[in-house]
Amino acid sequence: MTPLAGQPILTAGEMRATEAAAIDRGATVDSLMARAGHAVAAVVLRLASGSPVLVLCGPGNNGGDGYVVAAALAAAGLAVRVAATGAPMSDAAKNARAGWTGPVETLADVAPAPILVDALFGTGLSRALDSTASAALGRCVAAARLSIAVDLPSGVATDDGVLFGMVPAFDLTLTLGAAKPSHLLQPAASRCGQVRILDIGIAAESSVETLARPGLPPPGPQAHKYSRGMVAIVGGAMPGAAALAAEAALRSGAGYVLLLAEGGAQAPHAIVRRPFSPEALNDKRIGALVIGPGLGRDAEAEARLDHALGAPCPLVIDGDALHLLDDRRLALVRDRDAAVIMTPHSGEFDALFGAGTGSKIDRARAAADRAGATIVFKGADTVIAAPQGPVRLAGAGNPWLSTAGTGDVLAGAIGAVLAGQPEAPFEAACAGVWLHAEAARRIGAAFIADDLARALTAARASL
Ligand SMILES: NC(=O)C1=CN([C@@H]2O[C@H](COP(=O)(O)OP(=O)(O)OC[C@H]3O[C@@H](n4cnc5c(N)ncnc54)[C@H](OP(=O)(O)O)[C@@H]3O)[C@@H](O)[C@H]2O)[C@@H](O)CC1
Ligand SMILES: Nc1ncnc2c1ncn2[C@@H]1O[C@H](COP(=O)(O)OP(=O)(O)O)[C@@H](O)[C@H]1O
Ligand SMILES: [K+]
Repeated sequence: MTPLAGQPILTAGEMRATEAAAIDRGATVDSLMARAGHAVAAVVLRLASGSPVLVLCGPGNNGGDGYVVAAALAAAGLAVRVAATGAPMSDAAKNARAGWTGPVETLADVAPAPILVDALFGTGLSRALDSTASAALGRCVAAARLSIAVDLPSGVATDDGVLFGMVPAFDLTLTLGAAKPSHLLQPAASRCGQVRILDIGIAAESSVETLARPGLPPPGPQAHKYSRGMVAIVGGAMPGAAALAAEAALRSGAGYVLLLAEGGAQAPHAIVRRPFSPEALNDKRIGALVIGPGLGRDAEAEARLDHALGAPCPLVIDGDALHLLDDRRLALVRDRDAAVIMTPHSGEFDALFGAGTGSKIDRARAAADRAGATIVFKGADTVIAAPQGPVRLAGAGNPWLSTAGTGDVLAGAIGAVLAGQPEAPFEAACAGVWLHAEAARRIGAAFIADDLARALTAARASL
């Protein structure tokens, strides 16, 4: 069983192609199904602690996996019952069905069991479950002590996080061969519970991966404040937001943070404060410039953004600055020599790039290509995309992050990492997102953005 971090993510189509490649190398659908079913059964056997199991089987190969699981658990001595939507349709599923010698109950009035295994539908689901299957699944999951989905919870689309209908929340999802987008994209991810990947002997590869713990080394013995990275934060109408970003940058490992803002909230004394001036942006020691948190949207904000776009250093564009990015400024972003990272939430993303089509992954990729910038598409799920490049998905984070100012903290954290490695903006964005999520995980519940900025010290120190 492999946890999600740092693993490839494959769509349903990519899984089919990977399965076909394995078959070209001598595997069969039956052998893959046997391996998948036995891997699932081994986990269920361990977790069931002898309790009776109910396996729900659908018409396709996900159902086929279910029959293999049921037969393997019965052979191991567990009390197992099977209920199915009907007869299996594929050859492999028919063969697997033949290996189950017990009765097959109908779904409509099936009695629940303490352990529920959902093998109704997986990557082949194309529409909502019918009302009988949906009701039976909901009832059995609600009554179970432990509910386990095989590959995906039945009722979620594989590629875009969409729910086709009502889908109950499972305790555990055992995904076969590789993670799928819906294990990380909302709302589907919220139905998966814990997700673990089971090896079924296929070689899964993708440029889309789950976010991994970054490799950010501590400062070397020769480090000084400028070598660790100098971050300048351009403030504006709401000084508190820029101060949050500044504190976050300092606590994420920046050696020097310069807050270019007038008056307002007090930040830690380690932050150097100066009123904004265009000349300040020409300081060659600045490793990254952050603009947007608390910038405002007035004429002065526009002028500061234009100065920032013209500055020679890497840039993080967030909040208000994203709202000010018209076509002319987007062209400036594209033409810059130094890197740009943009951190829109969904409202900012839609306003900038339009509603678009496809999954959050597709949309983030298209935006990165269009802007020629790394895009951090934030929300309850976060997608990080590089232009013509890789994509990383952050798993479900701490929902207490849904409070004002936490995005300002993220911009500062990303700025700190970017200042230390200006040649690797995509990796810097990923590391900033990881630090932010780790800080939130560490503080737990009912925090405010100021607490989150402070918690970045412990998150950074943990690396
Ligand atoms: N890839 C791999 O490497 C391996 C994959 N394996 C397993 O195979 C799974 C994928 O199997 P799959 O392609 O047969 O699809 P699956 O999800 O079982 O269901 C599709 C069936 O249901 C039907 N159908 C669709 N929607 C429906 C609805 N709402 N209500 C009713 N029917 C509906 C649809 O037919 P349709 O009606 O759309 O023509 C089709 O008959 C995968 O998740 C994994 O568990 C492993 O065994 C081995 C290695
Ligand atoms: N439900 C949630 N679960 C996990 N993370 C969340 C959730 N809601 C928001 N976040 C995270 O919190 C931050 C909010 O940023 P943003 O919307 O820009 O807030 P603000 O503009 O107030 O600073 C983002 O990093 C986002 O990914
Ligand atoms: K399933």
